Amino acid sequence: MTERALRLGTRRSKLAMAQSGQVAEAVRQVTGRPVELVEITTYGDTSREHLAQIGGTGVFVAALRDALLRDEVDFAVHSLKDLPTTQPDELVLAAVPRREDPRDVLIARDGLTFAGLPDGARVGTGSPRRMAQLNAYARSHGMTIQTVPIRGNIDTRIGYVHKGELDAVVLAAAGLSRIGRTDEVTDFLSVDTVLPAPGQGALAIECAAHNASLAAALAELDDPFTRAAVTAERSLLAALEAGCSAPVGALADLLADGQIVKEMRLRGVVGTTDGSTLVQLSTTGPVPETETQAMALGRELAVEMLAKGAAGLMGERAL
Ligand SMILES: NCc1[nH]cc(CCC(=O)O)c1CC(=O)O
Repeated sequence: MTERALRLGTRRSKLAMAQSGQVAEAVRQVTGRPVELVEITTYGDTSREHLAQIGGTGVFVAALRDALLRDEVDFAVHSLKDLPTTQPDELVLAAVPRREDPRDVLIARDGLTFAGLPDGARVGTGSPRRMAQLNAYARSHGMTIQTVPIRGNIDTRIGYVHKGELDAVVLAAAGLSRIGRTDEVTDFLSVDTVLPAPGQGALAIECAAHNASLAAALAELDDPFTRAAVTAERSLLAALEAGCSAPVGALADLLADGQIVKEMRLRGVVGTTDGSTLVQLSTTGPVPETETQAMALGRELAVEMLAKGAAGLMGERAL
């Protein structure tokens, strides 16, 4: 008996096609069913307005979710860091596969590292989180850099450096790796310098909540540690009442003693985009075994960060 192909809704960008293609292959293997890619054009792909003005990267997610809700596709793959922290009741995060390198990287002219950038270097990034942390590092190391807001897909961003319009751009390692362009990287930024976005480097596989058999099949691709980590990171973001374009970084990892995993550590940062103030804190707790426990870790850190004035650093919001 041949079952009908599973329809995977995807954006048409090179990154989306790469990550959907990789997940499609994994889904074929665990379900034994064919998977076909269904291209969805989103408002964010066609609009020339700045992403921040049209509501951040959530616009990319919204169109894929609409296609799921209308049953035009069976499942979708998102970059987890682009997902809003609120989950619609009709949809489930069926799987969060094992996360790739969560770090941000620098792509600079002449093979330059971040610490090696000359004074006045023009560094492209539209991310308030990256701006805040890069500017904070520069200030504390006696450097002066100029952050320049940019947008566009990964190739466009790298192009600013190749064409000599910018000295460097900052991107996520995971995206470059998925489209096979890691060779462009001139500096992998330590997470001690730039804490990544909550969920960075992880994918989210989403399907309709009523499709329980598909959700169960997709769940085979879930990595419990990645899920616990990104759940804690996103719970921190939600408890700070911040969105995906807020100057908030978060990263959860496991602390091990030799081979034995002891605890989960969650680090968080929030700052002003000029880097003059950063609130940076970390907490540790038992490795979460449930979603509730992972969320509690994130909320706990948020409470501490708010007590240190985090809310006042997040701009845009009414206080
Ligand atoms: N904001 C855009 C975006 N959303 C997801 C990725 C790729 C990295 C990931 O999946 O975390 C990127 C590009 C980037 O930040 O360089």
